[in-house]
Amino acid sequence: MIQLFHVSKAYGRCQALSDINLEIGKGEFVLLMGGSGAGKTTLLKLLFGGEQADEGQLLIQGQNIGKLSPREVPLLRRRMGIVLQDFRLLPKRTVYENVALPLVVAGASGADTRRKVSEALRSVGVEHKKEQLPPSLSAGEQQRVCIARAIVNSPLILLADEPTGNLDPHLTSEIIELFKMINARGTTVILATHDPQVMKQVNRRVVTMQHGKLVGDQRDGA
Ligand SMILES: Nc1ncnc2c1ncn2[C@@H]1O[C@H](COP(=O)(O)OP(=O)(O)OP(=O)(O)O)[C@@H](O)[C@H]1O
Repeated sequence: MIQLFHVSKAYGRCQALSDINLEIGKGEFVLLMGGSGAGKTTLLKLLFGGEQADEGQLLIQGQNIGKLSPREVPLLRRRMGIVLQDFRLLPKRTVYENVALPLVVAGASGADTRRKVSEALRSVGVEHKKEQLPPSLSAGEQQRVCIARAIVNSPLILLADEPTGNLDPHLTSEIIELFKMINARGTTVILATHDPQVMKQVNRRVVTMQHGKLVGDQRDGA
């Protein structure tokens, strides 16, 4: 599903990623662990086409995504859902409108959009909030809406960058259960975090990064 061969990326003099080799199979749940500056966000950005690698090859379903033209990037992103720490919901659009956005952009019909948005909101437990604006929701609810937005297009791959970074331990636990449920339905999940609570709860493959290098790859939890 995802293959990285000798991938490197620098920002000026900062070597954010050095010679990364990694293969992730369909349906896996992979935790990307590592301290601040380890390169986790950079790796996720390469996967969703937010940055380009300087060297090496990145394949998703056999397609080399290292050399996509700007027009091809949106097509790549339709196969992915992305969840970030800081939500990035549109504050003046309702929950429903926020979740519908990826479908509207992809040109889905009205009926299809309504059905998929309701299904996504229901599966993360916030369907009753659909007419509200994001700022009126709690942090945990906002992150649920982000997850609904990320899965509304039935992505093959769900990428998450510190999705529980703004949440207390109880909410963290609830959000991690949602990722596990989404993974159990067949979506490949790659979740970057430095939080040991998340690692303990997920208990799956852990890829560890340090100073831009891959320094550990442990299958099926610690
Ligand atoms: N746009 C940028 N310009 C310059 N340097 C950058 C840029 N983005 C990241 N870096 C540097 O690349 C290195 C890796 O950063 P990255 O954000 O990938 O790490 P991270 O593991 O996600 O860390 P954190 O958990 O703090 O977000 C860091 O040293 C960072 O300062």
